[in-house]
Amino acid sequence: MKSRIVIKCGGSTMDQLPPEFFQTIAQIQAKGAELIIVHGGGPAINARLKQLNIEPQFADGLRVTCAQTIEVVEMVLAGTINKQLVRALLSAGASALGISGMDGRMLVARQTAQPIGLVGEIEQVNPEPIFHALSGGYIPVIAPLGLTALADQALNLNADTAAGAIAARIRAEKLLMITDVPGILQVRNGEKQRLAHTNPIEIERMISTGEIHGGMIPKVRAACSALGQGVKEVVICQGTTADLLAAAAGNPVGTSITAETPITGGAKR
Ligand SMILES: Nc1ncnc2c1ncn2[C@@H]1O[C@H](COP(=O)(O)OP(=O)(O)O)[C@@H](O)[C@H]1O
Ligand SMILES: CC(=O)N[C@@H](CCC(=O)OP(=O)(O)O)C(=O)O
Repeated sequence: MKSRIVIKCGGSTMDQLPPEFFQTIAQIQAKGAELIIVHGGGPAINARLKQLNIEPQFADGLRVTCAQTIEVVEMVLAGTINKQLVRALLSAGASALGISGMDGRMLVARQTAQPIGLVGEIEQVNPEPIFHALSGGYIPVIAPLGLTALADQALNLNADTAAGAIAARIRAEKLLMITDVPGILQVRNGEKQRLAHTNPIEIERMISTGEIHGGMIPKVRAACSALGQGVKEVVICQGTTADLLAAAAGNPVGTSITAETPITGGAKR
């Protein structure tokens, strides 16, 4: 069976991903892996909102999304960022097809109970649009937007959560989260060091002590949820060629999160 990998590209990395990143993705696709990209775009949404004199607002890491904001979110995620990634992939020689979670009713969501407007919690992932793209030889490039089941209202979704839910639903063996740090960092002997391997129990402890905070929280929560639903490994790393190739080959890179605790200090594979 082909290896199936979901790659989440964080909004924090969007302007920094070099052509080699996309060329490496094209190489991995050419070797026969099934790749699915889910992208964020938080910083680009903030910049566009500021141009419109709207101050971005967040509650627990989620964007407070009013009717005017969802229009900007849709425009930036499904438009600007999605097409920027598709163009970069095509230029690198990969076959890519840009869609949003609304297309084909892929991501069905309900409005979150928190009073933060048009933000969704995923209720159901319909994988058919993804499978159609994969069987046509395309990398689906997915913007994190959902639709409500009854009213077809567009909802803003956190991209980490969307990537985790998709990885679980399509039984991806691996979820790769590309971000702007080399992995989960922990202060040891006064220095920030990358954790080579961790697990959901240790992650909960690090959230409670504040060692994991901000944008890393939705990432690790999505990782733990995906592991609980059958994804074997989640890797948090940067988008260098070396990182990407190592992760695709199953070699240690960034922070590897698996459900079980390693017996020794190294990553268990
Ligand atoms: N323990 C930690 N290790 C690494 N990064 C952390 C940690 N806790 C919080 N962070 C923050 O999480 C950020 C990554 O999340 P975020 O900015 O949302 O990225 P993305 O746009 O890639 O999803 C890092 O830049 C860092 O500031
Ligand atoms: C509900 C919610 O907060 N949605 C996010 C969607 C983009 C995202 O998650 O982008 P990153 O990868 O940069 O974090 C937002 O509006 O910013």
